[in-house]
Amino acid sequence: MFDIENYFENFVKTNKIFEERNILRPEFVPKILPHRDIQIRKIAEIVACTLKNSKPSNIFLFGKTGTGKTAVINYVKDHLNNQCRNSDIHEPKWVSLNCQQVNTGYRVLARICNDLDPDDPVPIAGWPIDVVFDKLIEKLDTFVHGICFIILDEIDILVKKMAKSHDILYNLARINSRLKHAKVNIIGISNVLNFKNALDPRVLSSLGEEEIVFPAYNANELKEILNQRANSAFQNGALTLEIISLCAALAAKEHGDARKALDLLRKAGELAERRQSPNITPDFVYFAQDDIEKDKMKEYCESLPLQNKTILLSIYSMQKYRSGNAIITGDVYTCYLELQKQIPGLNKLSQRRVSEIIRELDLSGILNAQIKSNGRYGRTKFINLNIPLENLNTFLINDNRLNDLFDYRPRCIESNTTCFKGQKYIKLG
Ligand SMILES: Nc1ncnc2c1ncn2[C@@H]1O[C@H](COP(=O)(O)OP(=O)(O)OP(=O)(O)O)[C@@H](O)[C@H]1O
Repeated sequence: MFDIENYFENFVKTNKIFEERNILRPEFVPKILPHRDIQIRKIAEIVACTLKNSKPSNIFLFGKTGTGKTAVINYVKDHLNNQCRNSDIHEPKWVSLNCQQVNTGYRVLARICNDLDPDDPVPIAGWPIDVVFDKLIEKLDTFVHGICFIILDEIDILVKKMAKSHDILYNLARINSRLKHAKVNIIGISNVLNFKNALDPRVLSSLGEEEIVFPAYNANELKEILNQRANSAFQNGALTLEIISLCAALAAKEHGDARKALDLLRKAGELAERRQSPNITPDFVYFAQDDIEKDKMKEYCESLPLQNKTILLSIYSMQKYRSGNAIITGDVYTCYLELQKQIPGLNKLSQRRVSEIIRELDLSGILNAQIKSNGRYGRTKFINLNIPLENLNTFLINDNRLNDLFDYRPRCIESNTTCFKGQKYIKLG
């Protein structure tokens, strides 16, 4: 039996890993941000005119995830606010929202209104858009004395989702001409480097007055970032430089993501702590990497639309009951049609759309769809899940709509229209 008392007692006695683990969490804002001098300087130069009560240019920040965009903005914000306080100037108002969560133009406007004046909320739907706009103008002039910075994180999602968002963004960027006292500055943030190409030129010219790119960090830069945080996060002797280099190298291999590097280091520390190890060894880093991958896949699967989940489940069922044999797009579609009929309210997709979704799933890394030539039978896409079946089961099981289908044995497995018998290809009739 697990001796819980002994475990806790030992944990207190032997815990020599963390000094302050929160320093490794994403919400922690470090006092210095190595390798982001150029970006900090550019943004500081643009927003400095706030101190003379003038409106700065709107800014676009581009860079892949974990390249320090939010950290740099928060860093500049804290310093600008401090300077305003010291110089007796109205502190700017900052409204920050993530367009993944606040994902329509209407909601963006309503959210800004409600941040400015929570006591008189605008409903999250239902008003005509021009009424919400008028309300926003009224709130800005009432509650903002000076500049209001509006940060739209993941702005690309807003634009991609709704063509109408272009108009709302355009009007938001031009709102200053209708304001009496307040001035609005927009900071758009995007992880998609070529997002500008998708923007209406009118919106681009008013929102993208200044553009700043955040390049990915390389392994040496990540090492320095980790080192700076690790010094105060860990106890003496808990880790060596070798561990920091390993975390930096693994994160740099992906796309130079500082968040990933920090997560890896923190998770490796937590695993070492749970095992009551005196220090972090490379094995803990590799275990942490597996854990992070698993969490990422879980989050991805849970956020998929029902159609995509059903297609994944089709691949799961085929792989489960056709052990060892290859699966091709046609198999998946046949199985998908069987499952789709059993999910109330789910409409039937065409084979072409299912193929597109398989391609999207392939890009996410959850499966591998490889095109192979079959001589005179043409080219076929072979599909393999990249994660163990039992993992996919736990990622999808929370969706009640699919609950009864995990043990479903597809009828097409037995049918003679099955595309493969063993590894031998039989052409579909
Ligand atoms: N130069 C740096 N020095 C220290 N820490 C950094 C640096 N750059 C990023 N970080 C840390 O990495 C984590 C991720 O950074 P941040 O949230 O700013 O990335 P981001 O580019 O905004 O990512 P996303 O687009 O996913 O929101 C945070 O914990 C942040 O403090």
